[in-house]
Amino acid sequence: MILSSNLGYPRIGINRDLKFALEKYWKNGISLDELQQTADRIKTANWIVQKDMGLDFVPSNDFSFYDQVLDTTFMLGAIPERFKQEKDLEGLDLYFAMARGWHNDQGKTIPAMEMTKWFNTNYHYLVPEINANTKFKLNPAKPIDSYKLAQTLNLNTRPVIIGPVTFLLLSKSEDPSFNPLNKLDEVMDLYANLFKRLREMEVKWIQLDEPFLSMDLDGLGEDAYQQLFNRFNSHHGRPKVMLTTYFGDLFANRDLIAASPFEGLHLDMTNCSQPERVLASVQEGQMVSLGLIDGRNVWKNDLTKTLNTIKEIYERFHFENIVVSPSCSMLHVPQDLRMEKNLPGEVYLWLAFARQKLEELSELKKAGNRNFTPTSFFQNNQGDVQSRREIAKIEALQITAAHKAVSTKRQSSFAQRKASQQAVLYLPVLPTTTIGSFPQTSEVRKLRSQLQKNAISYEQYKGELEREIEKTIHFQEKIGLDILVHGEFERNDMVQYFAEKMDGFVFTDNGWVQSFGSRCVRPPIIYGVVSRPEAMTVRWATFAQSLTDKPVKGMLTGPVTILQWSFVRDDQPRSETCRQIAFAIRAEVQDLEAAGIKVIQIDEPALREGLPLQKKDWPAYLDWAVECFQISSSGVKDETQIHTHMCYAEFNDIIEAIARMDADVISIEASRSKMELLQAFQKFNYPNEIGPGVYDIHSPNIPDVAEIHDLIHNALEVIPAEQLWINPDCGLKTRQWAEVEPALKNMLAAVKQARKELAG
Ligand SMILES: Nc1nc2c(c(=O)[nH]1)N[C@@H](CNc1ccc(C(=O)N[C@@H](CCC(=O)N[C@@H](CCC(=O)N[C@@H](CCC(=O)O)C(=O)O)C(=O)O)C(=O)O)cc1)CN2
Ligand code: MET
Ligand SMILES: [Zn+2]
Repeated sequence: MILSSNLGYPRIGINRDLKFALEKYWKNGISLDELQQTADRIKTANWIVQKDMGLDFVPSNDFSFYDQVLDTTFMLGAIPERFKQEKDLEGLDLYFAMARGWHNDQGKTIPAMEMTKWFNTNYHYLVPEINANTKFKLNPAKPIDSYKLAQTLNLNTRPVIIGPVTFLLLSKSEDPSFNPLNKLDEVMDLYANLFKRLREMEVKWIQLDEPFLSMDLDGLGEDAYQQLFNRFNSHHGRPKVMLTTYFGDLFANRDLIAASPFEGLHLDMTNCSQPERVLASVQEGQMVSLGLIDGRNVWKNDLTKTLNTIKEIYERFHFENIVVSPSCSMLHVPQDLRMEKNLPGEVYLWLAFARQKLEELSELKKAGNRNFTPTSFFQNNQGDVQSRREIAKIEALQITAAHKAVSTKRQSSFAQRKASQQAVLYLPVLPTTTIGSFPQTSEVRKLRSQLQKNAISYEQYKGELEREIEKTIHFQEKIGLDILVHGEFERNDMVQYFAEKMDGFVFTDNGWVQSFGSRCVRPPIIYGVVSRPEAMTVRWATFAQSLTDKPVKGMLTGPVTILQWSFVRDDQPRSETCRQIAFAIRAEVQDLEAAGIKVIQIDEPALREGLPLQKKDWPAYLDWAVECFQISSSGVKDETQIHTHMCYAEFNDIIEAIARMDADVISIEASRSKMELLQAFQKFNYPNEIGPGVYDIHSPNIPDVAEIHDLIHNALEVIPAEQLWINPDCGLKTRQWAEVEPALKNMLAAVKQARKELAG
């Protein structure tokens, strides 16, 4: 039999209902009840769609108010100590405090948990904090309540649970010598209890997410999985378990997986180099789930080809059942293509969002159970897939001349450039700057939405934004920043803005994908050859520069980040698409320089997240990623100072590649980890300049002078003063002016103090 399953559905609501409800709740605009009702409506709507598509396994517990890893932390009762001290914080408010930080009117603050990237996606999770003294306590309400809610729709769902090994491997300890895996036994006791509770409710299957099985594992990791398998060896007292892996290739861990006692195995067929050999590790009687529909991209599946693959596997391995599935949770794709009214007709035909992917699964199942005879749905599908191929072929003929041979190196060494730049910029010790964006207020967004609806003219829009820029420039001058920015008010998003100005991209009206908490992005779709018809940022930058004698930094998004945060064509190597973007950015950098901009920042926050999941694939990626940054940044004079910016990065293992990028200044996120990650730069003797963030912009908390001053001191312990810049962690777009103004003033007060101390 061919069955079908889903691993997780977008949970933000068809019109981003959850986002709006959350943000209102945080502002005390709606009650907890109303928030809960919105959540239940979203869950219910999702279940109804999935039920109607005839899925055999519909997920529950895939909804989250903020993040599924935080949910797991909460379920296990692993609340960090600092949140327990505030006795009144409980329930969902405690949960949100952990996610966003907390403060009261008396000025007491509790910093949020650290946030970082979920594997190689643009989704962020909150890093569990597990220490030797962490006490666990099972709080199974969420999976249980969600299962019960689905039952009211006559649906017996498959709860999604992050597995214990993955949970601990995602965790961090404040004591670097303590490995959270030491808590595995204790945590597995709670899981055993949870499984028992679910079994008592007659839950048949659970989906146990263990994506680390498709990553590189060291001895400890392998050992942990062995322990997991031993512990749950018997199927008594628990539901059946679909051991679920995704994002990476299972090949390296195939022997480990062959020892799994679980009743099912899900593998990501879109990341599987040798499916036959991996499938050979599936045991007699195990239910195999094939992740054939790409849960990370938006292209229509080639159903004819996929049906053939299923047939071959079925005949070759004699599996009793095969479950057809998306490769991973569909959290990472937009919900419903039918909401899109403005996509070019031919491109529309090439796309499938979450709902359309369910339809593909349903058709594959139908065809599979009709002795692998295609349904009528297959005909259109084949036409669409074919038309995409034809157009790509025609294009391929046109682009041979697209890449010019250029030098990817700056003209002189960093030391020489530094001298030339100082002669133009006259920077003090510990120069200060910001990362680019200032608050994207609802007024600014409203202007853009009015422009789109033709309710205001472009001239009006431009005039209003210029007023914002003036206000921002004057504010920065007044508080004494050294390198100013224009504030990025004209940008809906740092990737989408550029994509909209380049050829080769299309955009959605409603293709929202959750990035973290209530924040969403609409990743552009790269379908053709990328090029830049005209300058994209020069007018805003020169306008800002005309208002001040201080240098204004030109702000660009780098090629790797534009690639990484878009849906990318899957019919040519990513490196090729990235190179096309790099040439477009290079031209923009040169135009900015020609227009008199002396400092240019090329943001590459996604360079780290783009790293392949398995180390063997790193060197090849880093080679082309660094080369693309160099293509973008090397076409300028020595005097032009190039900055780059990265957030949420673990730099230890890529510091050599970061150095090869040869940016004059790099700013990084560092405050939540208290400058810990600067050690990588110190160890490597990183030669260029560094601005570690001294203020956590993801939290509404306002850092005080002493706190920032301490962080500057931590930084000075590892980085020489001549190399150190002072800036926030990241852009300020998600903050309000009422938060930004005092925070930046405090930052400058702390710098003033530090400069005095340095002067002795
Ligand atoms: N692509 C991307 N990935 C990223 C980041 C990033 O900046 N971009 N940063 C990190 C994650 N951080 C993020 C930080 C902020 C937001 C964010 O603020 N997103 C906004 C949407 C931004 C946007 O597209 N804005 C549009 C549309 C805004 C909108 O909702 N407009 C209203 C109307 C406006 C109104 O009346 O208020 C509508 O269309 O209904 C605009 O400004 O034009 C949100 O969720 O609210 C997202 C990610 C890592 N990954
Ligand atoms: C996610 S990195 C953001 C960089 C961008 N220049 C900003 O300030 O918003
Ligand atoms: Zn950033």
